[in-house]
Order: sequence, then C-alpha cells, then structure tokens
Amino acid sequence: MFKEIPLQRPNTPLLDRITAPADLRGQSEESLSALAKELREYLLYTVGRTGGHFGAGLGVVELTLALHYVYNTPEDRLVWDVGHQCYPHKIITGRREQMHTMRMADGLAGFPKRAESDYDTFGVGHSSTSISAALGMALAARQKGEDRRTVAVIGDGAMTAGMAFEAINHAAHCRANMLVVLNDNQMSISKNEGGLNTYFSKIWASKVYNNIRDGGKEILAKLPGNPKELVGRLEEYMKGMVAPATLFEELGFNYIGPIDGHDLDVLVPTIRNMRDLEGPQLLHIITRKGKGFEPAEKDPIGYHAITKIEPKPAQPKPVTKPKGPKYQKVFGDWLCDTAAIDQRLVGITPAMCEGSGMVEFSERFADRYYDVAIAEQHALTLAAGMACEGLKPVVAIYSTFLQRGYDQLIHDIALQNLDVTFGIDRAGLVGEDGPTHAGAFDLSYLRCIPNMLIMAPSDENETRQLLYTGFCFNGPAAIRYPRGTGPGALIEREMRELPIGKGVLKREGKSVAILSFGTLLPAALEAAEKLDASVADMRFVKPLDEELILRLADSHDLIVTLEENAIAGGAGSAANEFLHATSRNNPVLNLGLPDEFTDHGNHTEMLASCGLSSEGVYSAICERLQQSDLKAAVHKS
Ligand SMILES: Cc1ncc(C[n+]2csc(CCOP(=O)(O)OP(=O)(O)O)c2C)c(N)n1
Ligand SMILES: CC(=O)[C@@H](O)[C@H](O)COP(=O)(O)O
Ligand SMILES: [Mg+2]
Repeated sequence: MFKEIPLQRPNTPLLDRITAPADLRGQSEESLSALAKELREYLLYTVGRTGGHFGAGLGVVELTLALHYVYNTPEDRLVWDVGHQCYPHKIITGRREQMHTMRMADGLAGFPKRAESDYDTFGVGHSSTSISAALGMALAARQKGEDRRTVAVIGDGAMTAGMAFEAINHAAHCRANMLVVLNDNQMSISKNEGGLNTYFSKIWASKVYNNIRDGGKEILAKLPGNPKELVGRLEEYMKGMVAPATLFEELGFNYIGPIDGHDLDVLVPTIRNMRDLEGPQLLHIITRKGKGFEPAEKDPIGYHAITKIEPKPAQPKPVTKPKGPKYQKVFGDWLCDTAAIDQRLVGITPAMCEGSGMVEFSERFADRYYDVAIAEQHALTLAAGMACEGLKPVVAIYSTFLQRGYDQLIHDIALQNLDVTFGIDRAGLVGEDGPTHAGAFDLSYLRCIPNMLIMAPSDENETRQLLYTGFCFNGPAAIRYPRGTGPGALIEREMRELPIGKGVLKREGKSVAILSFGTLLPAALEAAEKLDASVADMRFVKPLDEELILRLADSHDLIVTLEENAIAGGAGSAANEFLHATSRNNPVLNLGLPDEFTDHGNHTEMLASCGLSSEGVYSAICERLQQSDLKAAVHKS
C-alpha cells in the first residue's frame, strides 16, 4: 500500500520489458502480480507529474493486465467506458515513455483516442457508450466472418445511464459474442446513487452470503475493502437473502460474479474461461477506486482526479494575487442563497455534485437536492415533471453533458414552456479534458429552440445576477459559464433581476464596435483600448439587445462579435441574422471557436490558438480593417 506519490521514477524492470501486450502475453501468469505492483507504482509516479484522472486507473491495474493477457488485443477489441481509467492501458500499450505528456498540448489524450493507438479501439470521454460500441464491433465481426472477440469495461456509475441498458437489451437479442466487465467499486465521482447500486450490493452480499453459508469464508478475505465495511454491508442483507437470478441473466446475459477484481489468480482464469463462451457474457468484478494508494482509497471522491504534485520550491513562491472563486462556487453560493428565500427551488445534478459546486446545497437542503446518477436525459424530464407541479427546478449540468439531454430540453421543457433553470458549467473550452468535454456548442444548440432565455455572463457577479434573473424568469432559462475561476469581480450579495434582453455599453469608441457575449470581455476591452473601439457586454444571446445593436451599427463601421462558443450558429450568428433582417450592411467579423474539434491542452494556450486572446482579437480586427471594404470607411471617419 503506497502512502505517498513517488517523486522519482520507480525501478520497474518487469514493466520496462512491456512495450506492447504481446510482450505481456509472453510473461508467465505467475509474474503478473509483481508486474501489477510495478505498473501501479509507475502510474502513481506519472500521474503525480502530470495530474489527471487518478482513482479509477488505480482501480483497474489488475483488470487491465488480465484483459490484455487473455485477449489478443488489438485484434480482439477492448472498449473502455468513460476512459478516465485508461492510463494503465496506455502504459502497457506502447505509451509508457509518453506518460509525462499526459493531457498536454501535442501529448497523450486523457481518454482513449483512435488516432493515438490501435489499442484505443473507440474514442470515449462521455460515459455509457462502451457496450453499444463493443456490440457494434462484435456484430461487424460476425457479419464479416472475422473470429475476434470484443470486451466492454463499464463502471457501476456508467451503468446507471439509460444508454447502457439500451445496449444490454440489444446485445441479448443479438446473442452477440462479447464480454461486458462491470467494474463495481460502489463509486461514481461521488458515492454511486440509486437502486442499481443497491442491487449490485445485494448480488455481492448474496453471493458472498451463500459462499459463507457453504463455508467459503476465504472468499470474504479475498474481497477488497476493509472487513468492517464488508461485515456492515453483509449484515444489511443477511436476513433471508436468496441469491437473485441477476437482472442480467434475466435479460439474456450469462452472468458471472462477483469476483475480486484485484486478484489476478481469480481474474485471469475467469476471463479466460469466459472468452470463448458463446453469446453475451457479463463479468461482475468488485474493485476499490484508488486501490493501492491509501489516501485515494480513503477519499475516492477527492482523488477522482489530481493536479500535478509540484516539487517543493527551493525559494518561497512569489505571492500572487489570490484568484477569485471558481464559477462552480459562484453557482453553488447562488443556489443556496436562492433556496433559502424560495422554497420552490430544487437542485438537480446528473452525478456531478462536486464539479457543479453543489456539496453545500446537498447538505443544507438535502430534501431539495437530487443526484440522479449519470442520467442526463432523466434529469431534464424529472425537472419538467417537477415544474409542472409548481416547483422551480435548477438543473446543474456541464455544457458537454447537456448534449445528452437535447431532446428532453426541446420536447419536454421548451415546447411546454416549463419553468426550468439551467446552470450550464464548463461552457467553452475546458483545457486538459479536450474535445470530448468542451462546452463548445451550447449557444448554437440552444439558440434555435423557441421559448429559451439564454444568458452569457462576463464575470462572477454577472453570473450570480443572471442566474437570479433566469430563476425569476417564468420559463426555460440557461446561464452558461466556464470552468475554473473568473477575473475576480466583486460579487454583490444582493441578487437583482436584470432587465431581460438588455446589454451594457462598457466602452465608447468609434469605427469598430465589439459585441462581447460572455467571459471573453477582458480580451475585448484590451483590444478596444488599442483600437479606440466601442465594447458592449451583451449579457443576453436570446433575446438580443436589438436596440443596442442598431445604435452601434448605425454609428460604427465594423461590427465584431466575440464568444467562447462555436462561431457556427453561435451568438455572432444571431447578431448577423438581426443585422441582415434590419437591412444593416455593416461589415461583420465573428470571432469564436472554429469549425473543428480543438485538441486538449492548457486552456489559455488553446484560446490563443483559436485567436481568442486579446492579442488575437486585436490582430483579427486589424486584419479585417485592412480589407478594401473598410479601408475607405476608416479613412472617411
Ligand atoms: C455522459 C457523462 N456524464 C457524466 C460524466 C462525468 N463522469 C466521468 S467519470 C464519472 C463517474 C463514472 O463512474 P464509474 O463508471 O463507476 O467509474 P469509476 O470512476 O468508478 O471507475 C462521471 C459521472 C461523463 N464522463 N459522461
Ligand atoms: C471523466 C469525466 O468526465 C470527469 O471526471 C470530468 O473530467 C470532470 O471534469 P472537471 O474536472 O471539469 O470537473
Ligand atoms: Mg464506479
């Protein structure tokens, strides 16, 4: 059991021999346990240097070795769900010496990525896609007459999403030759919630119960986790438990388990036996998130992901200006303050309590807090049902995960004009998590929906005030804000309803008017200083401040729009459409995210690469001003 993250590269003679799974398969089965120890220590060392996802990878060290040992990867297809647990997989599939580039620009992606390796058979990041993808691969193999196997590794958290059961249902129907490994560690990011989680515990307890009853006491010793917790769980279910034919068997899977997911002596032979069975197989393994690193085993939530371990500086670090609160904290404080004055408020999260800043709300307003597990579609329609009954639901959801509930947003909420407020976090680029997690499209995909009120605050106080404005608005309202901290604006305790559809002129200049939608406002103001341009903090994407836009269009030449959203269909498009509809022929320059997926890296660097730094905004405007249609105009004014 490691208690500290090694700061020096550990000695890993066995691991050093593994440059591909074929090397692994050349090792004796007996050597796998020693290899697992080296792999775990090397994983600790590398994630300590780069930061990134942590607990999940530690929990699948043995499973990763067993799967690559038994299956002929990459010919046999291995699909990881979510993919945050893929670091051990990357280490033994030829990327051991690149781990120090994890999640850095031009470095390894933090999730399996097809373009990165043949062993990364499917790109993931959003949860609960693995069974569908693996089934697709299995049916393709069947159709092409290829003798390959497919495996999906899905966590107990990811198994709570409807899509997983859509795939289970279909796989049983097709009698596909595939293995689903359910990696059950009782954790999502938070503690896993819901009936399914309880059900898994029942299976675990009942099977263990039967083994104990039949004298299999050594099984209990083999199960991971501390005995006290185990006995507690067993007591919970001891009474009159009959081992249920599992749900998966009823659905047509051959279910095996639960077994200890850290015991290679059990894992390897079990997986080997299951590999050649016909039809859909499900292996239920019990693991511990953070396995082998004591702090992570004790605090799996806190160690879901870590920032890199900075070596102790030789000199004390210069005191830097303290950063403002994270936007998720601004949201969480607003949620609590509003819940305190309005009993109708209920808070809903699809398994992102900590990331959405809802821990305090969940403690103070426990009876009005709902973590629905990884179930974004359900979260939205749950909110719709509550709104029908006069509650005022607030759905806290990352922009990228809201994509999962798009039909529910349109069909169940906007069409019925229901009073649901969306706190959309992680809007814009998100840095190291890369394109699977970027909130690049919400302004585009929200803007075309009737009845929606859409707001893009420029700082922490604007976020608080626009959240309150959206909450007071009687209809579907979305407020989008980015990952991380803001510029450090003074946050007013008093919450005010801001005038709907009204922006604020922040700077009066001439010739160029910049319409800023959201948190890139500082870049707009910096560029405007050099250009003597006007700047408006537009606040609202829908409805637009049409009066302000007309006033600026009629007194300036070039209209620039700025947003950390796809240019296509974004706030700038809304301004273009309005200018066109009102026969304004001003030249327009739309600045935002380009029509491509922006790769992972440092957020500031990624913004700059999209031309959205203040320098980038300035030079784009200068370049536009050089074009013929404007040269004359600028000389004229
Ligand atoms: C659609 C979607 N919603 C939410 C998330 C955020 N998320 C990432 S990992 C995770 C928990 C996954 O739990 P589990 O599958 O049990 O994996 P574990 O971390 O326990 O290994 C969540 C909610 C996501 N990646 N995708
Ligand atoms: C794997 C996954 O989807 C989450 O762990 C996500 O990476 C969290 O993102 P934040 O770090 O922005 O909360
Ligand atoms: Mg889990």
